[in-house]
Amino acid sequence: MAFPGLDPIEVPGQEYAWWRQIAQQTFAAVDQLAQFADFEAFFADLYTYFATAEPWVVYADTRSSLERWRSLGIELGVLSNFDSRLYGVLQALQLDAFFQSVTISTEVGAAKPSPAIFHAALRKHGYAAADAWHVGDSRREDVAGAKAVGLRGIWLMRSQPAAA
Ligand SMILES: O=C(O)COP(=O)(O)O
Repeated sequence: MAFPGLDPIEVPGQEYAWWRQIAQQTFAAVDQLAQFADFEAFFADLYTYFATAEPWVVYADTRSSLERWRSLGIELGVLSNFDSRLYGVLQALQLDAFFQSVTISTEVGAAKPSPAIFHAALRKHGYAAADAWHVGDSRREDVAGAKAVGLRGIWLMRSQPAAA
């Protein structure tokens, strides 16, 4: 998700509207919109819920990997096509302290695989693309996007969902 050229002050509202449309279309596609007495209230609650730790599950190997990389002195950054709620989610999950930077597509105005978001993240660390790795679960957005700007792109292919 990205809104190129949008005044930053308007980003949170546009993020909300973008997800609201997705939710509405999804329920409409399976003929379930009518079940909501108040879809707007439902969606407001849903949006808020996903800004908390509760619906998210951290993979069992995530924290230990982050700790290991931190102990090796590796700088870490988050590069995401999610939205501004990510800051609060990382805090709520107590993951924020691992990362020196957080780069979100809606703030950059470009989403992965656009080169612009990779360059924005690299600038925060002061590294050349050749000196950085990008790990992600999407072959197109993460691996191909990273490689296109000269980063090493690593595909994290999970075969199992995270245990709740
Ligand atoms: O799926 C999303 O909404 C975002 O995914 P990402 O953080 O890997 O970019």
